[in-house]
Amino acid sequence: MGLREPGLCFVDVARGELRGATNRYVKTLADLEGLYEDAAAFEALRREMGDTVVYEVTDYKPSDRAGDMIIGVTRMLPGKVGREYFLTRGHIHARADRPEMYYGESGRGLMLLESPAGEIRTVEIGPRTLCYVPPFWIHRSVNVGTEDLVMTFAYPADSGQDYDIIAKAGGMRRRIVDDGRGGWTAVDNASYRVRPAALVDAILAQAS
Ligand SMILES: O=P(O)(O)OC[C@H]1O[C@H](O)[C@H](O)[C@@H](O)[C@@H]1O
Ligand SMILES: [Fe+2]
Repeated sequence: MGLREPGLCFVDVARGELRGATNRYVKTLADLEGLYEDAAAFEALRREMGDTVVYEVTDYKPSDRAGDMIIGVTRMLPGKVGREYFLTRGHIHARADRPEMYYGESGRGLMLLESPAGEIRTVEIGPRTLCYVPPFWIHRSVNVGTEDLVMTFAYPADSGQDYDIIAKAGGMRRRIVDDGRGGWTAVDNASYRVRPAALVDAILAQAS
């Protein structure tokens, strides 16, 4: 492979986007059907703002080759479906041994992480917080604030995203909800099904 040219992008924190990005990906509220616990609250909100872009990713992707890197910005609207804070769909990397980093630019959020065996971690992200998502952890961002959550991220270019792992388990093991005092708390997801041990082992055995 020949040498690449250096890249230069600008993180527009106020607009929550990467200027100079090569890709843009948006999700409307309607795209997130089935992710929230309160289906009736989701339906009501969908009638009101189903077409609203609730999160947007702009990124700079020089290639998708091993050893290369994708850098970008995520912007998430604040809000709740019932008591549950707005979230991203969430995924594990298709090459599960790939890590990621998130850097808080503005707003108040958290990274919700789940190991294949169902252990949960939450990492609060505010301005200047750098969050390391280790290999093999399912991850989803949650906006627990009242303003847009803007984060810069970077991850290996050949990581890929696997969304099925969450769908097949009935969601992530915990949900991030309003604690009634303006903060958040994590509660059990009643629909969650623990992964079979053989599947957990197969995921953790991945290395490439
Ligand atoms: O892919 P989702 O779970 O919808 O999350 C949206 C985005 O979140 C982060 O910013 C990741 O770095 C992106 O690669 C991802 O696409
Ligand atoms: Fe990721």
